[in-house]
Amino acid sequence: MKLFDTAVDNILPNDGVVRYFGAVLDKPKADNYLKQLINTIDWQHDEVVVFGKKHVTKRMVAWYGDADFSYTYSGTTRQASPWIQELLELKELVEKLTGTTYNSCLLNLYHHGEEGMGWHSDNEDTLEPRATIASLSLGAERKFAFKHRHTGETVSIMLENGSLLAMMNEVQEYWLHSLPKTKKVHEPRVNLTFRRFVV
Ligand SMILES: O=C(O)CCC(=O)C(=O)O
Ligand SMILES: [Fe+2]
Repeated sequence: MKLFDTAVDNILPNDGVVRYFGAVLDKPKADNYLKQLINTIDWQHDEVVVFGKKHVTKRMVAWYGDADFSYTYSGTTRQASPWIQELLELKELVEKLTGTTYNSCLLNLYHHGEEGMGWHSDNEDTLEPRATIASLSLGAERKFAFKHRHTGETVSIMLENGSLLAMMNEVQEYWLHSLPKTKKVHEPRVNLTFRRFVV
């Protein structure tokens, strides 16, 4: 398994591009956004279906976007909330760095290391195919992993506080990704994924 911890143009060997920018916010700024977002976002528990059974996650989520998108996954329909100032600032920064514009953002709050996200890809029909997904991380440093659908090859990266990662081109078709759980992390992490919805 390859493990990266510095800025790299593409951490994947083939079948898509994942660019790690490293920290794009300094620690005081990242810590401040983390605190603001934990307090002001309208966090909800997520629902996921595993082997046909509905589960409520401990991890919390929120959706923000340009218009009142409704978005269905795992049998639940959610409505996007209108942008707030902090999210608009972060969206502008991420748009500048990735050279793409985004019309929505999914936020995840992991209270500690024992909350994570299982293997999946972000390839719902409601997303523009092959559009860049930009992932900004605030708070606790966590490992993020990719696994190739056909070869099983894995690649991991540590996502530091204030860091940006962009998933581009055909990544979602060939690779799954996950945020593995760990007993070693006791601090919260907020992740923002800026996305392009089909409108
Ligand atoms: O928390 C993360 O870094 C990943 C989140 C993710 O994969 C998703 O929201 O689809
Ligand atoms: Fe994802």
